[in-house]
Amino acid sequence: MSHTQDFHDSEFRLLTPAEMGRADTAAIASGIAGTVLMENAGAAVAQAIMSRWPPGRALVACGPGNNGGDGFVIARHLAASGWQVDLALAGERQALRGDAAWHAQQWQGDVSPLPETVPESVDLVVDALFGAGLARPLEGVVARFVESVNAGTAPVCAVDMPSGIDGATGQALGGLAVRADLTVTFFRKKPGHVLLPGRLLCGEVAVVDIGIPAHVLHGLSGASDEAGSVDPGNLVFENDISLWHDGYPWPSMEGHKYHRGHTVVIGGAVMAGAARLTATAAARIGSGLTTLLVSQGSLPLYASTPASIMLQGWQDDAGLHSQLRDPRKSAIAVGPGAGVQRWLEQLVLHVLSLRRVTVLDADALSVFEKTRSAASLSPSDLFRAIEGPCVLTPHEGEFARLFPSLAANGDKLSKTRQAARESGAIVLLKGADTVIAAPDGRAVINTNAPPTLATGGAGDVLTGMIAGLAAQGMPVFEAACAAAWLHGEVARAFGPGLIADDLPAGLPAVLRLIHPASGRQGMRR
Ligand SMILES: NC(=O)C1=CN([C@@H]2O[C@H](COP(=O)(O)OP(=O)(O)OC[C@H]3O[C@@H](n4cnc5c(N)ncnc54)[C@H](OP(=O)(O)O)[C@@H]3O)[C@@H](O)[C@H]2O)[C@@H](O)CC1
Ligand SMILES: [K+]
Repeated sequence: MSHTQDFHDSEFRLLTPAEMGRADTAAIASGIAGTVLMENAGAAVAQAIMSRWPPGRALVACGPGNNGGDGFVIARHLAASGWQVDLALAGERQALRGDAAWHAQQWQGDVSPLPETVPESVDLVVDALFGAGLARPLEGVVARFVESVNAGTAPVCAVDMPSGIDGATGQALGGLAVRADLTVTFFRKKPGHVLLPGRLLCGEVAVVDIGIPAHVLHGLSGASDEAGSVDPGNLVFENDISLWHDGYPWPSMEGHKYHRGHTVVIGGAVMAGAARLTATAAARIGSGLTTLLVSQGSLPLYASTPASIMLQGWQDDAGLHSQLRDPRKSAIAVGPGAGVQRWLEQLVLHVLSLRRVTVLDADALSVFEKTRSAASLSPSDLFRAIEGPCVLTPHEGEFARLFPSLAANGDKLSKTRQAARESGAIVLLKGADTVIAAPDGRAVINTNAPPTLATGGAGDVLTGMIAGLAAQGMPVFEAACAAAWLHGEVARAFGPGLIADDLPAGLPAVLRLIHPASGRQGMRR
């Protein structure tokens, strides 16, 4: 996703509800009637339902806006295909406006008020209560109805977004939202489909075409210049190979081990395993040379370091600095197993002053916590020192130490983007929905991490993968995205019983699958 490539119309682009509204307006301006978009949307949802469930009794719950309008279209199509349809409306029929009012007129069946509970005989609930226009928490009859839907056994198809989920953030406004089995959304996914808890409440997500032309994607986000091109910095994507495949540093025949980069991992004096995992991952992902630098006294701890990694000891700061001096050492990773101590603050500042690619993780982040001690440096000292390409890879706890004011409130996407802007670094906030954000606003959400990745040392491996890719010249943002995706994919391929040591070992099999010779440019699951 470099600035020179155009990813505006990527199928992995995510649109906020506001951007989707602009896409809708642009499509209508280009000559497609709003009633037609709504007809296409409802027909596509009905089709998705009919391809998954046999005809039965459907309860279509419609809200007061256009999400409800889609519900009227769905009801009409299901009824025409032999379903027994009960349509319930939250609100007054006369209060419907615009396209929703028009489609409500096309519905020949009864309209009843929204019940508080779902009747037992219902085979499927269609949730057309609220989509992009959800503005506040669910309450009253709607809240009781949603509780009954979630407590019941009938499968649920949500229209656009499970009602209660904010499409921009994936958060359940007020803590209550529909739990769906299938969510059918239009044109492109929204962040709420991939961020937690939204992703889990969506069930399967199907994206359907409703006739919005792809060219509208070029004018949706951020500030346009006179030529009409939009700053790609504002775009958000779901992580996929297609976003970074072209920049992936596959070894070439003209290559030389120095062209393949040199990653340096600085290890600590207690937890030797962490930095060993980082170094092994850097080597496995293709770093031509990998050096593990540790204090002379802790060398014995590192005795079982793989032979392909150069293990070197340093006597004192001057010795360490001189070992970092060679500019061919193209990426430096600090933090895993380093130990939260004063010397680490100074070491991080020194490493940053070299302006090589720097990946800071674990203790190299925690050591800058403001309240650690009166004498210690603070996050702002760290951010001031970041002038070259740098990636910070916090988990939620480390994020809170570095960005206390952001951690307390705000959704994961916005707070990661804000953290990248404040720090001047690429910030990769780990989790089942890892968000990677650049200071210019670009953001990618990773969705392939299985729960088995929550295991000791997995983060150390990720750090090594990012450093190892960036050492080979891959742009750092792409390197972070590629590493997060590969990390998830290796864990998925491995399955249950995963330990962190399996991750570097499992990389070759996944790399073979995505190698250009395999002909794969992207993966949709
Ligand atoms: N964009 C497109 O291209 C296309 C969009 N389409 C469809 O349109 C949907 C968006 O429609 P939308 O903008 O009318 O919003 P929607 O979700 O129906 O809700 C708005 C209404 O709900 C109300 N309300 C909100 N929260 C509430 C609460 N907690 N409790 C009670 N009320 C609440 C709110 O009231 P207000 O805040 O105004 O008082 C307003 O009346 C989108 O999701 C998709 O399904 C398709 O037809 C195809 C093309
Ligand atoms: K909905």
